[in-house]
Amino acid sequence: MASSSLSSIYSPSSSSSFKTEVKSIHKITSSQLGLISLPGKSRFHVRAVARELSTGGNNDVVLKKKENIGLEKDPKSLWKRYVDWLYQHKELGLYLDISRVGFSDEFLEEMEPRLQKAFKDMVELEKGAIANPDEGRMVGHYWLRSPHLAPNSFLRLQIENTLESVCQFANDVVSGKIKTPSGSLFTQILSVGIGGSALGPQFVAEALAPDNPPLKIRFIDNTDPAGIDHQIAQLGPELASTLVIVISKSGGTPETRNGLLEVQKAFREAGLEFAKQGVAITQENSLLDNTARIEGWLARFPMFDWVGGRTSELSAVGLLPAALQGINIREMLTGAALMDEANRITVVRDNPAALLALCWYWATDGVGSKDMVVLPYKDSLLLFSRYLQQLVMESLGKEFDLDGNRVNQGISVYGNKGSTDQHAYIQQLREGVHNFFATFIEVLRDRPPGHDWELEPGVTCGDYLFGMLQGTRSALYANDRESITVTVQEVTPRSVGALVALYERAVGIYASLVNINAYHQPGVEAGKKAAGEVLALQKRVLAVLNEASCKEPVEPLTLDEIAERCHCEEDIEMIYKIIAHMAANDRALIAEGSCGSPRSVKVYLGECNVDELYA
Ligand SMILES: O=P(O)(O)OC[C@H]1O[C@H](O)[C@H](O)[C@@H](O)[C@@H]1O
Repeated sequence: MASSSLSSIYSPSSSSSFKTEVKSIHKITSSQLGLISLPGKSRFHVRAVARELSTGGNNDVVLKKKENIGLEKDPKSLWKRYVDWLYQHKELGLYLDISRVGFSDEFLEEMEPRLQKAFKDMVELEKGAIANPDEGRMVGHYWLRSPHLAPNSFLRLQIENTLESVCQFANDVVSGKIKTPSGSLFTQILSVGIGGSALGPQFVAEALAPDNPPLKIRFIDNTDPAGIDHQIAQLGPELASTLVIVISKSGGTPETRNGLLEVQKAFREAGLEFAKQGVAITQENSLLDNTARIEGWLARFPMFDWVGGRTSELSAVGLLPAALQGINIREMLTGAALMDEANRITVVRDNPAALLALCWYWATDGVGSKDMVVLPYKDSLLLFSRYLQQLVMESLGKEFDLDGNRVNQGISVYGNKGSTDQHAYIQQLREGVHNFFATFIEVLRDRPPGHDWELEPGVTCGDYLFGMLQGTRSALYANDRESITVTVQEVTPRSVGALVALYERAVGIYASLVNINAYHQPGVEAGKKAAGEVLALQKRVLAVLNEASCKEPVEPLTLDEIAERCHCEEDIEMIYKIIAHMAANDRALIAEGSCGSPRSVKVYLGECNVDELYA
């Protein structure tokens, strides 16, 4: 089967040596493979053939696509394609237009059984199968908006009770039943969390918070001291009326822990009692949960084992901050539940998530060969692409498939908003390297009713935005750049909930199509582990410097001497970087030389700690 599709592209004589050539390359890595060109073969062909060899022919559909390249340009046929494929969800007021993606009927036919398999996988997942085999976990974010689907009544009650307590707590804070220690209303939220414990709440705050929310929200989502100082400085005296929500599923993420420690220090310095203003959202019995319980924080809400960080927006993680900003969270849940229902339909053209996944597969050749550029034409949806970046890339960016083959899957996501980006990088999208497909997010309602006016005869400000979107879509297509358009009537809690659910499911379906586990993130651990090793090395460097700096007279050390005394000569570059970082922060003195010429550097500490020598 594999060779028949190949032979239609390559002559039989050249095909076998080409295959061998590609196969030997593929042994290096797939990502390197994408960068290598073979004489007379495009990069796509190299990748596709290699993929076919490594997937036993599963990529035939992709190869066939390339046989009849070229997008439909005839206006009448294009209009027919538009009408034939336009998906509409009436109740949600949501449309999906995939007419500007050039998939063929043959492709659809070949994908059908794979999509049916993906639907079955989703059914199993919703029933509570271990959908994350590596971590032995169920994946249940769909139950959050339809608790009756939870596989047992214990989980159902957990979801319902948590939702109830989130609503209750938010009402009590907003109404003033729960007050600050000084008896005033809470006016600010400081959310401390990172990754899935920040991106959803940030997206939703930007999209839906009213102009004058009952509580305004700020975020600490990094371990950047200057960033943290900035947030705290911006709060100023309002720190006294700030509700600090610390969000971490694991309860042990270093950046979040550091943010918490920094905020607690600010509270101490302001003479405030943190526990009375602190709220934790985390898994039961995590480090954060235990800290919050022992210190008697104002409230704790659970994160469930079976909800991943990047799909946690509709758990307490996203719902509590949203409710405190006056956003109707039940409407968000309704939007997501309606979208989930639509995505359970097993007729592909009636299932919006399947249509998206199908288009992603087509556009990226099922191997991530093109990037997803997300362009919402609405300022309030600015953070959607950032939110999707984690959802898509952390879910799909995997080295191995479920059978253990090295596949290096993924789809890169980026984008900010239109028409702003038109004045930044659309030039390259239209005319430059063809390595992307676009997703336009269109919002039909420009302004609340009664506020519009014509800034020139017959034309409003919103008409310009509309024109920019349509113009860009057409201009890209005219140059063979494919695009998807998702249209919503308005940015409301319901449509935002629906968008979240749409993309969550599209990612799940796509993961099934390419046979990967979308629900773990083993690659993230490598960076975390390496960061831990750097900090451990820094402690050794400090101990060595301390000993030399306690001598009389002080003994400045070269980098080689430090490395030797740390017994890690192979880490000298990292030691140099540690010294340069400490010197820039006034924690080490350079006696001779400068950081610009590492070999000349001699270092000692400004203060020696004799106690530490004997510790
Ligand atoms: O919520 P937390 O446990 O603090 O995790 C925050 C983030 O950390 C990690 O690095 C994971 O890759 C993300 O998926 C997660 O959202």
